[in-house]
Amino acid sequence: MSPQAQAASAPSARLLVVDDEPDLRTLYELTLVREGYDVESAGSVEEAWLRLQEQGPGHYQLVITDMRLPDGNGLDLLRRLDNAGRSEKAIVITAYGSPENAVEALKAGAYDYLTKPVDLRQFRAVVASALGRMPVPASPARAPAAVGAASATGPAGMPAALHPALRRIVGEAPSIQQVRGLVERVAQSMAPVLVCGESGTGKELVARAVHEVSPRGALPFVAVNCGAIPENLLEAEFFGYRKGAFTGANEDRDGFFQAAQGGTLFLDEIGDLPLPMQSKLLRVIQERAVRPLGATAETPFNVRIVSATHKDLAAEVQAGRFRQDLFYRLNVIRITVPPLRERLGDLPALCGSVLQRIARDAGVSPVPTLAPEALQHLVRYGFPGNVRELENLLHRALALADGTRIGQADLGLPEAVLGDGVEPDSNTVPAPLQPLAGPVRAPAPAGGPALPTDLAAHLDSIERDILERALERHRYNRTAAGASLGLSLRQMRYRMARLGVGAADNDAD
Ligand SMILES: Nc1ncnc2c1ncn2[C@@H]1O[C@H](COP(=O)(O)OP(=O)(O)OP(=O)(O)O)[C@@H](O)[C@H]1O
Repeated sequence: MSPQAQAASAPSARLLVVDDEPDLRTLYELTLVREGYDVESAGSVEEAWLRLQEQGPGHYQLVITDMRLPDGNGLDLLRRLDNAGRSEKAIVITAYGSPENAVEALKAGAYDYLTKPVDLRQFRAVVASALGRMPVPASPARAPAAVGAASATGPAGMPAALHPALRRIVGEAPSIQQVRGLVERVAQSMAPVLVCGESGTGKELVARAVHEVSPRGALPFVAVNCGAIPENLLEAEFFGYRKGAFTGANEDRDGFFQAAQGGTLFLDEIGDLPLPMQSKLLRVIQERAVRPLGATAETPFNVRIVSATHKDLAAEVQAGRFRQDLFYRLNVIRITVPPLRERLGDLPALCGSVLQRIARDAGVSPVPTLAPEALQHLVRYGFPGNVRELENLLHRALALADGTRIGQADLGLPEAVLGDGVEPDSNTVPAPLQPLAGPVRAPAPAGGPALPTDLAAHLDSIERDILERALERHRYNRTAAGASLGLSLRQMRYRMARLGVGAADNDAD
């Protein structure tokens, strides 16, 4: 249904247009009145503020303001609304070629921005989206003031009632508290979020938290790994297609945008998107409508974009591999997830939470524990693969452990890959441990065969090979194969499940 048709069936919304150019004001008013909205207008910050005060909260559902006004700018109006605790949404119209202003507007709590000269189709779509005239979650609240990386100092401690999605981001390092604080603050706005950080640091966990904490939480969260889709399929996957659009298109299919309708689209590894697709994505995001391959009409969507990358996108822009305008669109609010080696103080809590999850998934009880010397050992490791590597390591250690206590030897971390320890720093040293001498460092280059770049994956592949050979030798009898390796059936089952090793179910369990 077009926003116009929807507007006709929904109660009329009241809008305030703020612009000092009479011609533009008339153009906006006419466009909006034709869509079925009640429109009032003002020519300055003071005049607009006067009207907003006179009419009181709730009278206008949306304020559309030009950035540059004779007595101030659109952001002044946004700040006044915010300071007064008013819930009107705002759309800011900025001059062409001033992405910084647009970013500022979104950080100040604007629902969205439009660039001059305003494309009226886009104008109508953004207004409809702000007013919930397309499938939308329960009315998103206004973002609090000063949302944004620049002002993101994070709360001093965890709020008393922490959302479950935030509780899943384990850790008390100041940098992690800051991440949680930022997630909580940006969740309420529509502004795009870019999550940056090394591989395995928890970027997707953070993206999911942004979604779950937001008013869209009950609607779809669609995660897309941009680097994993073949280039020739990107358009069909993102925008969908109609039956007959190309050979093999036997039925209509929705793309990611349609699938995420009303919710959040998580674009993981956005830096891997080829340039031609970047242009198409930018256009679709700006117009808030997609045209599936083979379709004649565009479908409006209401989707929040959260993207993630392990790359330095600004450097990618400099190198000409990433479009600057798309970068500005996506990088409105940046959340940086620190590498694990910079928050080793969180290791005990992370290990505890990971072990609990592993035990729950595998139906193991009681929850395995980590011996203090094993923890001390972990502190000396650099974790190039971050929290994901820690998970893999604990998975394997549990499989190797005799019983549910994980000792140092079960970790399978040879001295060669360990540093001497960590610097005595309260952020990096786990509380129960004594600081060790010297900084964490990469292993010294040694002679002999090349060291694996991902130790956990390397050891997993060795273990998988051993299990498969033992199973083959014992005609896929898990009890016998396990016994030949000194493992109980339970341990054998656990390892096979973890490594995805299959076996015919022919042994007497
Ligand atoms: N702070 C944390 N608390 C608990 N679990 C975490 C934390 N950070 C990461 N994890 C876990 O580590 C694993 C990797 O996290 P995630 O997939 O979010 O990382 P990523 O940065 O998106 O990785 P990649 O860059 O490879 O896509 C997940 O299982 C996640 O639940």
